[in-house]
Amino acid sequence: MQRVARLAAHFSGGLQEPEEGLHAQNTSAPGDGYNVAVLGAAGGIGQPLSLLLKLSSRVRELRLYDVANTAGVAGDLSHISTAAHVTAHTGPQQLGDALYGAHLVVIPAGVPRKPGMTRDDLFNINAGIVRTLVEGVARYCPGAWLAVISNPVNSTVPIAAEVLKRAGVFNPARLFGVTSLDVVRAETFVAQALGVDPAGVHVPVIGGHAGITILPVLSAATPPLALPEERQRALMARIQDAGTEVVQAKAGAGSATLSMAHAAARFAEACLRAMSGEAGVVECAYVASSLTPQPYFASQLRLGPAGIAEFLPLPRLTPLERDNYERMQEELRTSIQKGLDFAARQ
Ligand SMILES: NC(=O)c1ccc[n+]([C@@H]2O[C@H](COP(=O)([O-])OP(=O)(O)OC[C@H]3O[C@@H](n4cnc5c(N)ncnc54)[C@H](O)[C@@H]3O)[C@@H](O)[C@H]2O)c1
Ligand SMILES: O=C(O)C[C@H](O)C(=O)O
Repeated sequence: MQRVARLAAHFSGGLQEPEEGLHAQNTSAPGDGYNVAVLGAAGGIGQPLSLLLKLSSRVRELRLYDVANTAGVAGDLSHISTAAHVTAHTGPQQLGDALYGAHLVVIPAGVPRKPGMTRDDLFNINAGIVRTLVEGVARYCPGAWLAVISNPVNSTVPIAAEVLKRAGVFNPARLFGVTSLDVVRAETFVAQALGVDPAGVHVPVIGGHAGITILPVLSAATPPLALPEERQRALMARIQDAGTEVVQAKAGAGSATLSMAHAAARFAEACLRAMSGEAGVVECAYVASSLTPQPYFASQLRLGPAGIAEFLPLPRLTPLERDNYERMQEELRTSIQKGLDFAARQ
């Protein structure tokens, strides 16, 4: 609580530039692990994600934040015999404690889809949740890497960027929309088509994280995949609709949680590996980008100690992929603009 007391005046001071000391507090790279905060930690994704992070040797402190039920999740996880120290933070008064000194913040807070809904149908609730939480990030850990899971990712990431810009702490190299689940699904389904172990399969997925904005570049898969065009179309559609497949199977009980927790933990681990100086860390994520006409775009990124170190060039697209790329543009543009308009109204 001391940390919050120290920061209370700052927190109540509105959208001010963070104090110099706060700005500097989370830029060091410790040798004994990193502080990771999960916002929405008691939810369907938050719980298994927190479990996987508790198992990571790279995590020093695991801060679990939610609006309810955080103590139980933290108490449960804290009995696991790994080094990561777990703390619970419940409600806005304790957000500062969860975030202060965090190196990586992962946000799965927000409502999930029910059958018949699009991800964009979640905008009205989740946009405000993400905005408020990112305001906390701007205040308490402005140098942290930030990974946004909450849907609609195509809009929530631009919202997060605008909040950080307004606070004067936006670092485009450290803001990510998590699209790893699309990559995980593509690897799984391509491995099934090839009849091989998914562990050796790599598929870049570019664009965004909704419907046709999810573009798995099957022509760049390794090992190479030679399928007739009709089967390629079907595989692309399966990957693009995989979230809906889970929503329908759960029949009102939510959307993907376990596979998402795995995908987010994989992405978080990649961030921590890059932070610690490991070379050759490449992941796909939805980020501020100048690779295409859209200001936000998911593509392959090489991560380094300071965040995005390099945008890998977009893979060469086949006519089928190029057609999907052209068709996604309007939806992506609209979703991004919706996020920007929301942020501008605040
Ligand atoms: N990016 C992706 O690939 C991907 C994949 C799956 C789900 N999602 C999205 O992740 C989000 C969460 O899904 P879920 O299944 O975990 O939902 P859930 O309802 O099970 O959990 C959400 C959690 O967020 C918490 N929460 C709500 N408002 C909050 C706030 N203001 N501050 C902190 N916590 C808050 C809730 O208390 C709950 O514990 C949804 O928006 C879903 O669409 C994204
Ligand atoms: O489909 C959803 O609503 C959740 C998530 O975006 C997913 O791809 O599983």
